[in-house]
Amino acid sequence: MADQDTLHRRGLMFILSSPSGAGKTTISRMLLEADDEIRLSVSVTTRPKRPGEIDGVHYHFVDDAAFDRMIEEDDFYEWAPVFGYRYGTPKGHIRAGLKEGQDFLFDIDWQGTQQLYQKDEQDVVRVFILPPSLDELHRRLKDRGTDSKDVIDGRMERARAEISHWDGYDYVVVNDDVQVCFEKVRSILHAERMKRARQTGLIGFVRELMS
Ligand SMILES: Nc1ncnc2c1ncn2[C@@H]1O[C@H](COP(=O)(O)OP(=O)(O)OP(=O)(O)O)[C@@H](O)[C@H]1O
Ligand SMILES: Nc1nc2c(ncn2[C@@H]2O[C@H](COP(=O)(O)O)[C@@H](O)[C@H]2O)c(=O)[nH]1
Repeated sequence: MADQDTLHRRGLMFILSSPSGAGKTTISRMLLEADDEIRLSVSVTTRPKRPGEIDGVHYHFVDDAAFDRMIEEDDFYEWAPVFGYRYGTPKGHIRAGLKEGQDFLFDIDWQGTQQLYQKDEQDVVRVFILPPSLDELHRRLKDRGTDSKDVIDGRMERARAEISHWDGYDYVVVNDDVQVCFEKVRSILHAERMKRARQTGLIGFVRELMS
């Protein structure tokens, strides 16, 4: 008889979005460390590398010409301009991976979220992270120490516009205490994995159970 813990299921596309600085990268890294079944979809970007970022791990850093080539060759699942640079999700092995039960984590903005949802509604889980306040958001961007004052001002100017997309998400979580926020996000992931439609091994299991 099949083991209930190992029933086959489809993978999911777990999206975390937020205004810049609210903490989605922090929560993503905690999730990747805690959970072996989810893999980061590494985006391609034309923005320069920040200190500590590694090419191929945090992003694939490319120039404008390489990004243009990828668009022409239809290599992106989605792409969008964000803060003056371009960011995109390479198609890679996502579709095949989902079929085999691999989950993917996306740290992308609302534009990319809409595109992925339009392409693959059934596999997408959309989570929006809110900061506890705009003052705290500003403090986090400053304390992160990775961006100039001009860049931080630009991101703060965009924050309200980003937040206005909160209602395009399935779940909204406030990131006040990082550990509490992480646990909430992790619970969402665990519950979504149990959705009947994702558990493709259920039909056979139940049939066997009742025979
Ligand atoms: N709950 C929290 N309390 C205090 N600081 C936090 C919390 N969550 C994240 N931070 C800090 O806030 C800063 C911004 O977090 P992070 O880089 O994860 O944001 P982000 O949403 O991914 O931003 P971006 O979109 O610019 O990449 C980091 O220095 C991080 O350590
Ligand atoms: N639509 C997409 N948005 C993306 C992608 N990768 C990252 N992002 C978003 O860009 C901003 C800025 O990120 P940063 O690392 O420069 O601070 C943030 O909102 C990310 O979520 C992508 O592939 N597609």
